[in-house]
Amino acid sequence: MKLKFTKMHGAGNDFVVIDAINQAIDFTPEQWRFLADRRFGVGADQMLVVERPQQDDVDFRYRIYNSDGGEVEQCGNGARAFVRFVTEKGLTDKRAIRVETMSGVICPRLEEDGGITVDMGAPILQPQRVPFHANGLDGRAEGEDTLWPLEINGRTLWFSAVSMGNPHAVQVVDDVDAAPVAADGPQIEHHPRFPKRVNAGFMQIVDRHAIRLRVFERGAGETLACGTGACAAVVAGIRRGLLDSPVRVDTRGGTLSIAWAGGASPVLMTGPAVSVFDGEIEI
Ligand SMILES: N[C@@H](CCC[C@H](N)C(=O)O)C(=O)O
Repeated sequence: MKLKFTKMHGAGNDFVVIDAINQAIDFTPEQWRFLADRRFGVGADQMLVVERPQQDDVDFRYRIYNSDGGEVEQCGNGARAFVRFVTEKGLTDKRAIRVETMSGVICPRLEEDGGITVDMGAPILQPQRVPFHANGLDGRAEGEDTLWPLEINGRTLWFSAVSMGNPHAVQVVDDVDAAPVAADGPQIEHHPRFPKRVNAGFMQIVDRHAIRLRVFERGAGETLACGTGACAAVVAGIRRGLLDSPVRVDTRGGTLSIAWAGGASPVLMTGPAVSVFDGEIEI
């Protein structure tokens, strides 16, 4: 078939976005990997699929595939791209949209100034729900705070386990430019304590309202930005007493703003979403 798509990015985290309302798709993991391939396909960190909702009280269903072909629960930068896409393609004229994802309903909003804010829902902090095998670590139980040790490449790293619908392991580093993201990222991603693998965040604290962040993403490798990674890092920093909301998050591809009032309040993420080009590919 000839697939119509739009190439987009949010702070350099890039996507192939597909309207599956007006074209029927049913791809294998191999086909997703082909689309993501930067040499033989279109090239993207994730593929985003816009579908009709399955529930009554929502406007769309939004599905996410990593470049390794696996479907995942959530994508923050993708949520903003999703809003830009459904607006630009005339699929809705609402400014506040309710969207069904694999990990629940999220509520993005197109602001008057053209920016996009996403209510990403409340973070999940119980290790078992991240999901993370915490049993036996220091004798701490579910719900206890907050730092966990992990043996990586012969060193003990201390990290926060946070789920934004998808799993994150966040550590604080002195200098994000010097952090061993390429060496440690795959080891953290595949550590046996994470039964569904994990996104590995490396956060440098700049001041109480600013961090620098790199994320080695599950199923995609290091990306220029990770929206849920930014949410998870800010939640971890606030929980550890290092940050106060709102927090500016500088990534290698751009800047996000993250606000969180703590506890069960939702995490609010604001940032860019850009359409690059429309295309068609035989698949
Ligand atoms: N880039 C995304 C996250 C995409 C999914 C992630 N790699 C996972 O497997 O959970 C974002 O902006 O949040």
